[in-house]
Amino acid sequence: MPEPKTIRWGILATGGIAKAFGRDLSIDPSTRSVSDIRHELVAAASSTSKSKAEDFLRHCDAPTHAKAYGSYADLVQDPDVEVIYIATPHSHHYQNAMLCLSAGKNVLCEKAFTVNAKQARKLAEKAREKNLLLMEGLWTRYFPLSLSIREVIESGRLGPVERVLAEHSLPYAGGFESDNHIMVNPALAGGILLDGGIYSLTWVFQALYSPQPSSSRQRPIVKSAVAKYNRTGVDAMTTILLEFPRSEEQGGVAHAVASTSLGLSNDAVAQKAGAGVPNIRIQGQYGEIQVFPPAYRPTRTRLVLKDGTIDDKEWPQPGPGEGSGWYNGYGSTPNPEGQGHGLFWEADDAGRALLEGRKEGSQLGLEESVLIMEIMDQVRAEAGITYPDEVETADFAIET
Ligand SMILES: NC(=O)C1=CN([C@@H]2O[C@H](COP(=O)(O)OP(=O)(O)OC[C@H]3O[C@@H](n4cnc5c(N)ncnc54)[C@H](OP(=O)(O)O)[C@@H]3O)[C@@H](O)[C@H]2O)C=CC1
Ligand SMILES: O=C1OC[C@@H](O)[C@H](O)[C@H]1O
Repeated sequence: MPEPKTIRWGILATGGIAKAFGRDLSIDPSTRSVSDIRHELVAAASSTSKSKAEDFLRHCDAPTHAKAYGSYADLVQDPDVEVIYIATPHSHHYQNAMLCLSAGKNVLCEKAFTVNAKQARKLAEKAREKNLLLMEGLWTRYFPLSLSIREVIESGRLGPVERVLAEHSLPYAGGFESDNHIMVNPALAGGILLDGGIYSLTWVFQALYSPQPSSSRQRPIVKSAVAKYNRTGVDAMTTILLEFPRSEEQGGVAHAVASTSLGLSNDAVAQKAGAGVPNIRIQGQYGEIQVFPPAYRPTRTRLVLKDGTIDDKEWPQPGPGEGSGWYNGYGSTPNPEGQGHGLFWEADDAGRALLEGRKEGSQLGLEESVLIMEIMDQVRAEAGITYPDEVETADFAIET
């Protein structure tokens, strides 16, 4: 058995999801039957202070030789860092990813990949020019649960998929004390579409787009309805209708509804109700797959077929995890005791890409990330939602 390749990570930013990712890196890969790679957190940077980066490294159980930086620009110059995970707000992904790529670093960037498609295309060009890995960190795509669902779809057990209903919302019915909150601040590219709608679109795309051979994949027709958050004008509830032309062999079209809201989440109710209510339904003539909430980190699926099959599956994330709240943001569900967060699956895919010389994510390539950004651009344009120029720009601040 060859020695596992050690992937040397740098983490850019020290907020909620960065902490969850950093801790996941420290989980022994053998707990998820991974033996070809292992992860090491060798550096972290905070734009606030070096001491914040030091606290972060301690929180993540990083090795004592891991370096703490008080600026992102210093992190990207560290020769020991092989790949950087970007965990800043959406508004900053483009500039941060450009900084990393320009300095010759491979990049795994949190969702939503960028603020608009133009930025995503420019990042893809830069990564190609520099021959570097560039991957959107859409973690759910890399879960064994998602891989298994795509296998069921490709096996034809449902028949050609005709409809997908995908819902992901957050429980902010009470509103926000401050207009600067990351979820509603236009300067941080707030709004539910880029934060939560991306998951609804992910489920639609991984059911109707990615399973198609690349030669048959076609852009969907898109219509949308948006309700705004009055105080800042970002989107508070968004519903997207998509019509996908199916392959020539399958014929016809497939429909999808991708919905998302800042305040209408029924995830907790569905979870308490035991069998509960699925928030993702992938339907064909022979039956459907149901995925239970939360859509970003589901652990339960049900396959229901017209021949009488009912197949319930649990997909706990391998651990050990601390069970004490999986990150500090948004009042989300804690990961249960003994489970990891599940961000290690995308980290493994990035690591494997470095091992194989692959330059994109295996489950979400750049063409698809750009297309999804284009759809979100269209939805925002139809609703008249724009972010400040410095957030929408595709000029790289440091180059200019
Ligand atoms: N995959 C998932 O499940 C999740 C993904 N996310 C995504 O991760 C990203 C970050 O979200 P999250 O960790 O919750 O956010 P947080 O607010 O918790 O952390 C963001 C971090 O970014 C850095 N930062 C740099 N500039 C700014 C700025 N102007 N305002 C605020 N923060 C800044 C800060 O770190 P520092 O001071 O160290 O520089 C801050 O701690 C978003 O893109 C979000 O969509 C979020 C939650 C879950
Ligand atoms: O990516 C995310 O997943 C969980 C949500 O609660 C959070 O808002 C979002 O950023």
